[in-house]
Amino acid sequence: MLAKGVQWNVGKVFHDNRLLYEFNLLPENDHAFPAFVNLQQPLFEKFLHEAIVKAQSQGAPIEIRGGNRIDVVVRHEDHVTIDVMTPDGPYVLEADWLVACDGARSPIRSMLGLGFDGRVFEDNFLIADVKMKADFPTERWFWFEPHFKSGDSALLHKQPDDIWRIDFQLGWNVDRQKELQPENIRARVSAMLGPNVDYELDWCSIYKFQCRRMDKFRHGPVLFAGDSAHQVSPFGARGANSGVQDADNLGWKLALVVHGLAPDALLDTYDSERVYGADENIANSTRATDFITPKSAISKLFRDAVLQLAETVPFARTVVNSGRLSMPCTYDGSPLNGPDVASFPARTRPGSPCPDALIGADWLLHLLGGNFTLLAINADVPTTFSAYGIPLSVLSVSGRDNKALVERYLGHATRAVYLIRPDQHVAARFEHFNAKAVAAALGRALAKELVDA
Ligand SMILES: O=C(O)CCc1cccc(O)c1
Repeated sequence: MLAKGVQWNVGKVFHDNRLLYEFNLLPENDHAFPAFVNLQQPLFEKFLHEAIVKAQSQGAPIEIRGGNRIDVVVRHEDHVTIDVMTPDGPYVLEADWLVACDGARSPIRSMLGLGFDGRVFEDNFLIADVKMKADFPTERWFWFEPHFKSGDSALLHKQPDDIWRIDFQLGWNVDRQKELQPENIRARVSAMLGPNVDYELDWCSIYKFQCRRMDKFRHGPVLFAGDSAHQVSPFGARGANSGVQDADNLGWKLALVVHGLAPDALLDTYDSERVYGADENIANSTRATDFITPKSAISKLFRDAVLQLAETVPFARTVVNSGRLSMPCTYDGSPLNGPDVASFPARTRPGSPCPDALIGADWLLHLLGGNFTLLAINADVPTTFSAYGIPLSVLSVSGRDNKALVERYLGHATRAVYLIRPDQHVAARFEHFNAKAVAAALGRALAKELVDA
């Protein structure tokens, strides 16, 4: 995926024909992964499919059934029944769990009569994917009120296979049919790219968007993930990213519950943690959209004043909002979070996604893997440890001469012990290893306390 995707770090923000400022998404070293990988959804799905086929060949009990449509869902207390229609006729399936990843118009959500509430944005955006061998740098360029007059705002960024994605803000009440005429699209694109750039139109569409979410993502044995549970604007790339973050959160929890290693209550924390993540995404997405598409004369006055100031006054640049790029959220306040050491770096407090660091010739996130892990930095820990029937992976590393690791995980401390969840979020951290305290934190991260409370 990394090889196929287009990586970019630098973003430029323009007003009219003036560069207001540029930013770098990855100002710090010691990360295995780039800040941003641009990949079209069909390519992402292709890689997912390949991963599933590989897992199948290794014995994973996964079956992909194409051409199957769910027509009826009946939710029972501890299972679901679904009526499935196929080209060969219907059949009924009974399942302990159903994860609904059926998109923003989720038929499963509708069949269960569940709401999906939030704000509707009336601006229309035109996507024009163009194929060109252009000399533009691989950067994200965003224009407010562009001088080439192809829209109220415009966004340009590169995707794989020499495809460039352009989003033009068209405004309210547009004539969709007229706007989608190739000659009208070409007029906008050519005005933007200039007269000497050769390109082909690859794919075009007009979209409006909403920022909304379901009230709850868990409804008994039915769990909603991705766009079926929440929807945001494209700005900030929070849509697909948050769907992957949902899967990351749900996968390990569901596995532990299915295997009888954690109580059902652990799945309630899928709901609380991912609703928290969705609210952060919706807040960011709504703020960006309000800045890009001011809804009143006073908002526009404010927006334009900020843009004007941003050219010369650095503080105003922090207010300019063309989309804050997606980051995994910190689950502050999660009931799964265990003890903390206040003097350790805030960035790795319980609930945080682990930042990467180079460990010898390898990377920390790679070494952490997908199990509960005890990460010991300059600290004594046993080589094996298990509790509640779960063997922890133990990773003992030295902080000596490792500036990034020390900065991110120790701060001014000389040693630390972290309990890391399978989704690589911090569950708890300690000044030194104590078997009872670690076992208690693991119990908490498994939602055992929620049952006993
Ligand atoms: O750079 C961004 O803010 C995201 C750009 C994006 C992502 C997905 C679709 C789309 O039209 C634009």
